[in-house]
Amino acid sequence: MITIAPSILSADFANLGRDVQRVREADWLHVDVMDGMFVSNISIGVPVVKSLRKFTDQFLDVHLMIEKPVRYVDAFADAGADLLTVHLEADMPPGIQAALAAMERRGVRKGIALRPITAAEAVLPYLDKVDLILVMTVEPGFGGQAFMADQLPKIAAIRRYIQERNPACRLEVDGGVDPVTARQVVEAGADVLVAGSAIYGAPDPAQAIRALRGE
Ligand SMILES: O=C(CO)[C@@H](O)[C@H](O)COP(=O)(O)O
Repeated sequence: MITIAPSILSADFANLGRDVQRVREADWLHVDVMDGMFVSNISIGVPVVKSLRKFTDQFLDVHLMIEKPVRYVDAFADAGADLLTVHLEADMPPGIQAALAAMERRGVRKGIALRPITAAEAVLPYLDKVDLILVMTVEPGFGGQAFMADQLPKIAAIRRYIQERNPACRLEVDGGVDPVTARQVVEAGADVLVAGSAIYGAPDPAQAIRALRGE
């Protein structure tokens, strides 16, 4: 079962409600939070997640591209996030463990993300504790970048680890996902696909979601 998570980073923020409605047939909504430090872009934060929670029943998949994310777990849990994903590069291991423990306490699903430079093995200390692993197939920070095919072996390696150690864990891929690259990442083992430009740049976002599912 492939889950599609439209990235609202590619939506029109002046018409966010309308753009969320346009992707209502997607299972999840992917929310990119950027602090201008962990990545060079600044996007949206807690108040937007809170407004989205009132507006939609879609699963809110919140990708934290922020330094020391443990500081914000409670705020995003209060805002209504269903899943919080933190980058392994965003803090030292005790800080990442603390963020995961805070999510556990708050009953929020737990994700870890890897920049393209980070090796597959980096997930191993966390694999039994998380609900999702996110492999970035672009440098985090901006939508509309080209898919990095050199990440495919990493996706396949992480899929093998998941099968061996935590088969319920989801494997999400984000960056440059379109109907062609979607097939490649699903073949490598991904089961959650994030897409911004391929959905919001399409004349019919609902049709674009179906195309990503391979329908
Ligand atoms: O997290 C990010 C970028 O940092 C992504 O979620 C992008 O927003 C995906 O956009 P496309 O590559 O699909 O245009």
